[in-house]
Amino acid sequence: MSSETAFISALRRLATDPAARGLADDAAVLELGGTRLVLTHDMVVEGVHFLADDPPGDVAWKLLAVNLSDLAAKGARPLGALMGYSLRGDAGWDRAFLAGLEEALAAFSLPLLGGDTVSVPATAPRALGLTAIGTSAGRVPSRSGAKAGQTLWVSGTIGDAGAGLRILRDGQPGAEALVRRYRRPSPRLSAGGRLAPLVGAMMDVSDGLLIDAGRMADASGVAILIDLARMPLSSELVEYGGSGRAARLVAATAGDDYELLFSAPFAAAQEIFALAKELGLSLLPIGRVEDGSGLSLRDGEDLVPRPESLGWEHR
Ligand SMILES: Nc1ncnc2c1ncn2[C@@H]1O[C@H](COP(=O)(O)OP(=O)(O)O)[C@@H](O)[C@H]1O
Ligand SMILES: Cc1ncc(C[n+]2csc(CCOP(=O)(O)OP(=O)(O)O)c2C)c(N)n1
Ligand SMILES: [Mg+2]
Ligand SMILES: [Mg+2]
Ligand SMILES: [Mg+2]
Repeated sequence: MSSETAFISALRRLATDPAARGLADDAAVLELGGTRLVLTHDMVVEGVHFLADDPPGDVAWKLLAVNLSDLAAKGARPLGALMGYSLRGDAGWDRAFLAGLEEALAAFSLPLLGGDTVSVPATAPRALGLTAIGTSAGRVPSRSGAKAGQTLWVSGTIGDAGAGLRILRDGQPGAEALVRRYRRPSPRLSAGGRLAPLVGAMMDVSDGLLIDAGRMADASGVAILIDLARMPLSSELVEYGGSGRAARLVAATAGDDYELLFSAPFAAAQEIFALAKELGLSLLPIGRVEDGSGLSLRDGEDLVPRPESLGWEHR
């Protein structure tokens, strides 16, 4: 058993409580006497999620942001967090991390409630974990609520963080804005909270637009069609890598976007556009939900074969 998908499938047998949502959602949802707790846990690991020479404060930001992104996708309001930290005998790194953590906790108004601290060998990569706890007063959208006839939407722009990582890896010049999107993702908390009552399905895009849309299709028992030509790209990304089909496929499979992907009935479109305007965040239709199964792609009028890899999977 060497893949994330296979391991999570094997875990499903152990996670039969309805709060676990079949381990097929971004977060668990625990009903507690008329209110709902929304719970999620993500780790970030050196060399896997961040680069060894990324600033420690940015690693703290990322640890919080990737978890808050899962709460955002469920329309939940963050209540607090528990952190798992590994010491590696580098007091300077720890100090810088703490300063960044303080800044990030303040930026997200997130109380730190507890956690655990352990030492790891100096040769081990740093591995940090965070459990984010949120609450929702209303319905908590799942990945499984997409219905044939609905429109597929995405927030923000796609592919920026992936380009930021390539810029850092290659040591090539490129827009600082792309690097920033890799190091300091923005969880879409306000948008998620406002969209929750309007959507069919909602999730965040962490592994790649295409692989995550495929997961929405599978969870919902529908087919999803994405039009690459409608995928929103930032001007910085277009300047860096162009906007042709190859560049769009790279962006759609890179991951690290932490944008919201959601389906909604046609009747909600005006309200969603108005919300985008109010929040100053682009929310754009990129495809549709149909009867059937799986993900299919087009680029304007052309049908596009699915790329071999749709996104990131841990192995
Ligand atoms: N080690 C684990 N133990 C229990 N549940 C897990 C584990 N790893 C992943 N899951 C669950 O599997 C589902 C999918 O996880 P994941 O793909 O990481 O979601 P996300 O991308 O939203 O973080 C979630 O319900 C998550 O809680
Ligand atoms: C150094 C480095 N290499 C590769 C990547 C690309 N990458 C690693 S994990 C990942 C997917 C998101 O991480 P994951 O642990 O799967 O978060 P989740 O899907 O659980 O939210 C991506 C795109 C990266 N972010 N940093
Ligand atoms: Mg998620
Ligand atoms: Mg996860
Ligand atoms: Mg993932």
